[in-house]
Amino acid sequence: MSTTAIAKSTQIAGTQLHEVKLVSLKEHKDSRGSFTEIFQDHWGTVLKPVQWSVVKSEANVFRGMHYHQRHDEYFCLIDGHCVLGLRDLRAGSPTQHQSALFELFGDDPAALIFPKGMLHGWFFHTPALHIQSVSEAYVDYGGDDNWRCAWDDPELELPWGIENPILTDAASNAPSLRTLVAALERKGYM
Ligand SMILES: Cc1cn([C@H]2C[C@H](O)[C@@H](COP(=O)(O)OP(=O)(O)O[C@H]3O[C@H](C)C(=O)[C@H](O)[C@H]3O)O2)c(=O)[nH]c1=O
Repeated sequence: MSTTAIAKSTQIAGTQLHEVKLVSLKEHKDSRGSFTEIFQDHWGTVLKPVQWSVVKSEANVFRGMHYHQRHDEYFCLIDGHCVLGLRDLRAGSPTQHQSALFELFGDDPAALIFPKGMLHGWFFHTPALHIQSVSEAYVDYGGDDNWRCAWDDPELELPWGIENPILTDAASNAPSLRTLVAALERKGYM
């Protein structure tokens, strides 16, 4: 009997970044459907959630690259197929200036939890639904702690394997990684 192997949500490039955790989730299926726990405080991750959001994306959409000095984040793909890139900018981190790329599938649910000071962005190969959480509310960080850089800057060292994604104007006009780092250094963040 042929069985279609489920694609695995996993890290596909880069290094194991300090304090970043990919938690594989257990989907409990029965004749009615399934039940999946998506977050537990006892996992011991950096996240103390303050806000949860549901995000729908069309195929070929790229969201990011974003950077926050003050809050940690959570990402869990519920439906679809995406790649998620991180780059550690944190002063003093053992993995500063290192990157990691993850490939996530809704059929193999997993939660990616990463600390403040981590550049992040995600690309959706298919129409997708994901859950996102942050440790500071958007109303508090959106105005002064929502930094950006260009998603395709080669100095990010993220082998996205994509071309011409759908971007917002802000994402299309985001500065280079070097320009962002210089701005963060001027703020004393790095
Ligand atoms: C983030 C956020 C957005 N919005 C509104 C603001 C816009 O009208 C719309 C889309 O927001 P935005 O273009 O910022 O969404 P993303 O490009 O996915 O970016 C967001 O998610 C990435 C990962 C980030 O790290 C950003 O900080 C965060 O802005 O939703 C809200 O009402 N509440 C929110 O918490």
